[in-house]
Amino acid sequence: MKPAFQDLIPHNHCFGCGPQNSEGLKLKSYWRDDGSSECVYLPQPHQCAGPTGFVNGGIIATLIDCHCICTAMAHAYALAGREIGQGQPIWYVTGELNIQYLAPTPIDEAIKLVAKVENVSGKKMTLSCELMNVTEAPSTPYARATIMAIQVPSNWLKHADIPAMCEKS
Ligand SMILES: CCCCCCCC/C=C\CCCCCCCC(=O)SCCNC(=O)CCNC(=O)[C@H](O)C(C)(C)COP(=O)(O)OP(=O)(O)OC[C@H]1O[C@@H](n2cnc3c(N)ncnc32)[C@H](O)[C@@H]1OP(=O)(O)O
Repeated sequence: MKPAFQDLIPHNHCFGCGPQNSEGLKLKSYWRDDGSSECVYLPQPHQCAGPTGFVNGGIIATLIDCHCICTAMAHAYALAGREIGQGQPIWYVTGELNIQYLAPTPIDEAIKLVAKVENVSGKKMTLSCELMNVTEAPSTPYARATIMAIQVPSNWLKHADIPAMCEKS
């Protein structure tokens, strides 16, 4: 299996997807044969909503956000004809995140996110994403989202770091 996008994207302390964030969710995303991308995640009991059996909506938003933004970066590297992380870094941020929460997401089983790049126009990339049962059983997804990813310059990070408080030895 090829490495996850997140294991190739450099300098990533993101709470949702950064391998360098010891307190983070460390989600991992991969291409699928049909050109979409997927991420399987096992929610943790403390990530619950009010009732203990369901996943908190903010956690769901973070999973969708990170899976889609990493997919945007992976897609942009592919468009540039480069392996992820090779050469001048390609960075995207979230400009817009629109989520429909369609059904409570169970906390005690693995879940799957599937994202697709819908459109690329200049610096803007639109993606769609569904959050569903890991078996992809033909049922209503738990959530559906659209994201606008916006490319920022590769020197953006120079202004974006403080000492890495989230890195624990
Ligand atoms: C904050 C840290 C992020 C670091 C990422 C880089 C390092 C990567 C490292 C490791 C991988 C990590 C992976 C992270 C994954 C998680 C992602 C997140 O959580 S990101 C955090 C949340 N998002 C923000 O904090 C953005 C805050 N917003 C901004 O900084 C600006 O508003 C920005 C850059 C989004 C746009 O700035 P402008 O408006 O000056 O840029 P203009 O060049 O004018 O716009 C480009 C196009 O985008 C449209 N646009 C701008 N903002 C939009 C928006 N909010 N919605 C829709 N379109 C928008 C504009 O209309 C323009 O469109 P036209 O080219 O004219 O067609």
